[in-house]
Amino acid sequence: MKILVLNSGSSSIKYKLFDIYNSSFDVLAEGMVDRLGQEGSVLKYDRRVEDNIISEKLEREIKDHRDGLKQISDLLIDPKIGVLESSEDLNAIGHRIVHGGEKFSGQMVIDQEVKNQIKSLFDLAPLHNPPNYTGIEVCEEVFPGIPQVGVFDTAFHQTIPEVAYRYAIPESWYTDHHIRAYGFHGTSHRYVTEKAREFLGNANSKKIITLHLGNGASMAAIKDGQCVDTSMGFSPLAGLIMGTRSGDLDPSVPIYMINNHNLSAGEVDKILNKESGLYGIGGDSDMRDLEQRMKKGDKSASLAINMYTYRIKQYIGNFTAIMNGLDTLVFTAGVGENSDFIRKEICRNLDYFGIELDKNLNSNRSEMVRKINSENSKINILIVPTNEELAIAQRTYDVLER
Ligand SMILES: Nc1ncnc2c1ncn2[C@@H]1O[C@H](COP(=O)(O)OP(=O)(O)O)[C@@H](O)[C@H]1O
Ligand SMILES: CC(=O)OP(=O)(O)O
Ligand SMILES: [Mg+2]
Repeated sequence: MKILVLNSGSSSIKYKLFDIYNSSFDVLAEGMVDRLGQEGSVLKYDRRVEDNIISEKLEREIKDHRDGLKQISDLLIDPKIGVLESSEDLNAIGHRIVHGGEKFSGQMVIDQEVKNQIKSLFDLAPLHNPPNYTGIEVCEEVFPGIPQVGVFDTAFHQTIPEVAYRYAIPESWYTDHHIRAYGFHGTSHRYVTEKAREFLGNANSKKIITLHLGNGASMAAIKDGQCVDTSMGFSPLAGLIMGTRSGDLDPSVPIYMINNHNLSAGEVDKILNKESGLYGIGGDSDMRDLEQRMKKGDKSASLAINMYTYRIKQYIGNFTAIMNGLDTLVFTAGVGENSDFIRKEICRNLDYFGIELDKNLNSNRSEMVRKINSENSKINILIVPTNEELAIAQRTYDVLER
């Protein structure tokens, strides 16, 4: 059985094509579009030919998510370098869907009702639901008749208790308008939790904090394998400071800017989602660029990074308190997996909590699940590479088998 997975993030499109045989998920092709919509956008395409991986980096102008998704789909069925014989040589497509509201979480076959719901939530996840929807439309054109499954980012957060997911606003806002915290990146938080618990054993991983630090970033508190709280809320704008998103903010700030500084609600929305966060403070949204500038003494890059790690420390304290303890910290996603510098800044001066990194282990590079805490550390500190695409393929397979 062949399943194509599409993961449209805010700054990238990632894709993987799996061949499933005897419950093993083999990758036939994978890649991503990086720096989407910017100059120098690149489409990466790795394909398996017998036992070899052939990598291509196709430098082309990729205007937007639609363009990127179309180019990926066309590449997969290309007569020369494609890995599919035709558009019928595919059993299903699994999509990462960020927001399903109160109506949909978990995973399900995408029908008109699911599509309508995704569309009705464009305003709540403006960087994600529109490209998720576009992905479905492009696949309907390129792979007509192939079943499509949506795997919602909110699923893993369904175990969060009411005391944590409700906001202190009039009850009717919740009952009539479904205003509550949903949480996102759930597929990733779940995947790295399972890997961490396999690695450490369940007895040593009863109280975990997962840190998904990518362009979008969120943390989750996980007790006995179940999510009990998370930093994102009603939308993926809440919580940590992100590439271009503000994260937590006094709720009067947008109202004040609208009432006093001649901005429309739409402009404020755009600024908080696309022009704030690391970019708003430091002028760059990409952590690699900011780190380079900070190391050269750049003040605004330093401030952006210091605010970013300060906010993460606040949430470590918050989640340790609500779980009444902590035994494991898990780093994942682009920044969490790759930046020893940011991990070091986050763990600095947390010895009160028993958090202590090992300098050498922290700077070793590897694709494996690994421990990076010192021998004296009371807390396990792990790097667990996330694999949202594999988790989505597994969920898609489950839906089809049912
Ligand atoms: N070696 C690295 N050092 C620091 N940051 C990195 C490194 N590699 C990737 N990143 C950062 O990871 C982020 C992208 O993470 P990713 O999880 O792919 O994001 P998303 O899925 O939200 O598009 C970018 O900010 C990028 O700068
Ligand atoms: C929900 C979210 O922020 O996703 P991403 O990190 O892919 O932008
Ligand atoms: Mg992502």
